[in-house]
Amino acid sequence: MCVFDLLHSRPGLEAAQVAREVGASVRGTECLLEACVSLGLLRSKEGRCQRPVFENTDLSARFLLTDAPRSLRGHIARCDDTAWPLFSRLDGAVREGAGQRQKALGETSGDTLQDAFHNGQEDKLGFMNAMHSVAKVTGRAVATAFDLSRFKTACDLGGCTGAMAYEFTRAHPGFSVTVFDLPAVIELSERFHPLHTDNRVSFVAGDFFEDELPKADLYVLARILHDLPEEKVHILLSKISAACTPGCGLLLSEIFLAAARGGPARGLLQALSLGEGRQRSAAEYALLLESHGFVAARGVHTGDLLDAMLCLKA
Ligand SMILES: C[S@@+](CC[C@H](N)C(=O)[O-])C[C@H]1O[C@@H](n2cnc3c(N)ncnc32)[C@H](O)[C@@H]1O
Repeated sequence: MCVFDLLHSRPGLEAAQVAREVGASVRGTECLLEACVSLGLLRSKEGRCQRPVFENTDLSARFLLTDAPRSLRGHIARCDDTAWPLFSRLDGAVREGAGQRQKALGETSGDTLQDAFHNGQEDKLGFMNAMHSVAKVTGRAVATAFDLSRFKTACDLGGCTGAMAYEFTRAHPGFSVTVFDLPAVIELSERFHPLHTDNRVSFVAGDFFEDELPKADLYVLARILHDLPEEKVHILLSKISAACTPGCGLLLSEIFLAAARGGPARGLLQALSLGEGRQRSAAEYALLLESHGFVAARGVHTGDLLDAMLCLKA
């Protein structure tokens, strides 16, 4: 409804004015604005006629405006379309121990991406927008989690719109990144490139299960493994391991669960959607990587939405 955009351009509106501008009922708008105040997304104070007036807080200004550099609107819109219907079938997911995509969303493959890509351009862009917004928010924390000065070239496998790749080149001068993703994604990725593109970021279309991986000193795998069934995790890691010469790096970025699976909530809630993959702790990821010939795995909780782990090919 773009309430935050409206209050950004015209701070200090009353509920009735907001309702008029967004074409909604006064009663409903009042309830919405009050709920947003309770969540810390809006501030209210007494206006001229002793009626409350509303304005954005720093939190909503940073993450909820359409054009904010770190806007999470793409992610939120996707959650609205997919996570919300999935969680409305939580009892089914828990009873069956299986994902509910088909029942909740009418999807057939059980694969988030495949289904998004069968549903036409709007759904493809919705998926990419969601990936893009989170990568823009968290990319810098991932890119700066380690000293990467020993590497000159990176390949971001499943790098989608390139949002993370641009954060890597911004953070590391002299570093170039190839974004490798499926042809249908690479085809649309141009729409997401920053205004001033960086020729150190390039895009290659391919399938990381089928095609040869671009050569690089460092492979990046962000938000890929948690979504894959166990056998595909091993196929992909074997492939990356075979492409690496000794000393090459693999930088993994996921939510790392605490050792006793006591958090963080966003990782455990992601697990509760019971997709094909699974959520792991940093120790579990380190073991997985070691089983494919990677050593010296070091995990870092970045304090942002995604954590990071760097390891080297033995
Ligand atoms: C969950 S998204 C993560 C995007 C990005 N790494 C990030 O963290 O923002 C998964 C990405 O992997 C890509 N992908 C899935 N299967 C792939 C395959 N077989 N080959 C190449 N890319 C693939 C998808 O197109 C999508 O962009």
